[in-house]
Amino acid sequence: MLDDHHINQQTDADALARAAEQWFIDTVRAGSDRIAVCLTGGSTPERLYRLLQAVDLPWERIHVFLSDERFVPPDDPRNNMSMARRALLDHVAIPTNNVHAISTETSSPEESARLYEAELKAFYGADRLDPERPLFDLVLNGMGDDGHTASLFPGSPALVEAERWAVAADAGMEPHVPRVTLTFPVLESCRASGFLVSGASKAVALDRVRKGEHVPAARLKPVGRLTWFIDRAAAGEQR
Ligand SMILES: O=C1O[C@H](COP(=O)(O)O)[C@@H](O)[C@H](O)[C@H]1O
Repeated sequence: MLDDHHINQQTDADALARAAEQWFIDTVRAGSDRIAVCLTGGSTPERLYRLLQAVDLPWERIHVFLSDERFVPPDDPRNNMSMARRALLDHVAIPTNNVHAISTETSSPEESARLYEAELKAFYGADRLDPERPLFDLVLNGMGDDGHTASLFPGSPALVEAERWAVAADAGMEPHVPRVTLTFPVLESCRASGFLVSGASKAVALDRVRKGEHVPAARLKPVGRLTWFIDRAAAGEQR
């Protein structure tokens, strides 16, 4: 069940991106010496990323990770990090070493997941997540039309993964390419978590989340504050 106090409803996709921009700025500016941000892929966050190009943020202290990746070459337009670079990271003064891509130039998605898990653990400085010390300052989440988040699709064994931090996953919908995804315990280890959900195609899944039905996005229970940025179309108020 999604409580109303977790919802930030805006008129349309532009207003949603602006509301999320302010949340992103406030959360990052409240961070400490090292700020860990987990971005997401897909089409919805692109507007937010473009807005953030012009914002004065302490990029030298910000480390960027990704919730999931499509196992395609780094310059493929379907690659999530490639979108984040084009829309945001190529336009700001972030040190190269602060961008933590999920490599797709390995022998398999399983190998990429293992490498990314090791990178996350090295960054965190421990093999076990401590709820008192979240891994990320901020996690951005998307939701697909089928209710998936990151690459955690309905029916996937990855939904109940409790030990691994990153796993290989099959795609439940377009684009049908193998994926690498962070798991729920890792996505939940954050001070602030925000879903960006825009457009009428998301209305059925969002309604299911609001009713507390079993869709992957509804399972996310961050240790920090959760906000759902939605627009009227996603809320089913516009056709
Ligand atoms: O495939 C993916 O889809 C979801 C949702 O994306 P959207 O295009 O509907 O906004 C996204 O969160 C995920 O990162 C991506 O790999």
